[in-house]
Amino acid sequence: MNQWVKDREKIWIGIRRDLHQIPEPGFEEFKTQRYLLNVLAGLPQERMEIRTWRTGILVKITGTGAEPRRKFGYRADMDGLPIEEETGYEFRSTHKGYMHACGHDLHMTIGLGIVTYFAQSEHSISDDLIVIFQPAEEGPGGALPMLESAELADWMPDQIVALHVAPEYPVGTIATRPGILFANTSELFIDLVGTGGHAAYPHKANDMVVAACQLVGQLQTVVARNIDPLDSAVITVGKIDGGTKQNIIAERARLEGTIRTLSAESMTKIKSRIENLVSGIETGFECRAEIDYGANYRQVYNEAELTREFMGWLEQREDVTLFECTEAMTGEDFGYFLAEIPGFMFWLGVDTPYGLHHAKLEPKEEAISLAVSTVADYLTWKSGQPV
Ligand SMILES: CC(=O)N[C@@H](CCC[C@H](N)C(=O)O)C(=O)O
Repeated sequence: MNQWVKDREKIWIGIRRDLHQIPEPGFEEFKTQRYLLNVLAGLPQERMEIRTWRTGILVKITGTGAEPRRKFGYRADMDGLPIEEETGYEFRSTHKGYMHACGHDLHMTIGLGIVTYFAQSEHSISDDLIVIFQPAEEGPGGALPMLESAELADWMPDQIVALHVAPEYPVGTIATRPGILFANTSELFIDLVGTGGHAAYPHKANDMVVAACQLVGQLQTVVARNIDPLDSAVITVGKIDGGTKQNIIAERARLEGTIRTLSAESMTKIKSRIENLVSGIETGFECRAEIDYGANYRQVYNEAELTREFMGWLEQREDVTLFECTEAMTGEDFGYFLAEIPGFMFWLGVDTPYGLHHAKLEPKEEAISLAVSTVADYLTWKSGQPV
C-alpha cells in the first residue's frame, strides 16, 4: 500500500466519522458540503480550483504536464438515507431518522483522500484531475443535472472512475467486470383513491387497503411470469401507506417501490404490465389510480477496454485481491456519467454482516486507505500512459 496514504489512516477515519454523523437527504447536503469545503480549504491551494454546484462540489487539480492534458475524474456521492441508525457507533448519526447506510460517507472520504494526495507538490500528476462530489444519488438523482451543468461543462473528464462499498467482500477485495455492473432502475409510486367509511359498513365504502394488498400480490407475478428467466429483473415494494385509523376504511393507499432490469426492453415490458394490472385494479375496485415512475437511472456499464486494463493493473498489487463479479441489481446514477464518459465503477470490500441500506451497516474503515492508495496509484500510473 502507498505509505503516504497509510501513514494518514487516522485522518481519513476521522473524516469518515465526522461525515457519518451528518447524513442528509438528496439536494439537502448543506452541512456535508460545508464540511467538505472546510477540509478542502485546509489543503495546499497552488494547483487546486473549487466550484460548487447546488449542494455538490467540483475540485480540479491542475496537472503538471504540458498542454493539452487529459482530465481524469473520480466521482463520490454525498446523500444519506431515511433510516434510523442501529449501529453501536459512538459517532452515530446526529440527524434523527437519517443514516449513511450506503457508504457515501466512505466514498466522500476517499474522494477527499485523493484530492489531499494530489494537492501535495511531491505527488504531481501530469494530467488534470477532477474530483466530483455529487448530491442526491439515492434520489432524485444528481448525476444527470450535474452532467448538464455549466460548472462541469469545461471540466468534463475524459475518463472517470467511481467505487461503491461492498459489505460482502473482505477488506482488500476489489470486484468489478467489463460491461454491465449495475441494473437499469425506475422508481415506482402508485396512488389509489377509493371511498372511505366506517369499518363496520364495508358495503358503503371502497377499501384501498384491500386494493393495495391485491396489487402488491399481483405485482409479484410480473417478473415471475412475464420476464425471460435468463434476463434478470426485480420489482420491490418497499413502502405501503394507507388509511388513518384501525376502525376507518381507507380512502387512500400509496405503494412506493422500485423496478430493476438488466435490459432496457424488460424495463419497458414491466412498466406496460404494471399499467395493465393497475388498470385492472381500477376496474375491479372501482377506484382511481395514478402511477408515477419518479427517477429512472441508466445501467452502470463499464467500458470494456479500460476495465480490463484496470483489472490487469490490479493483478500486480499485493494489497488487493481482484474478483471478477457478476452484475448486481443495485442502481446508481453514475450510469449517466458512464453513458457520456469512458470509465468504470468497482466494488470495494468493507466486510460487514449487514447489507447496504441496513440500519446496522458498519463498513470496516481500513478499506478507506486501501481505496485512496489504489485509486491514487492507478491515476498516477494511468497519467503516465500514452493517450
Ligand atoms: C447502490 C444503491 O443502493 N443505489 C440505490 C439507487 C436508488 C435508485 C432509485 N432511488 C430507486 O430506488 O430506484 C439502489 O437502491 O440501488
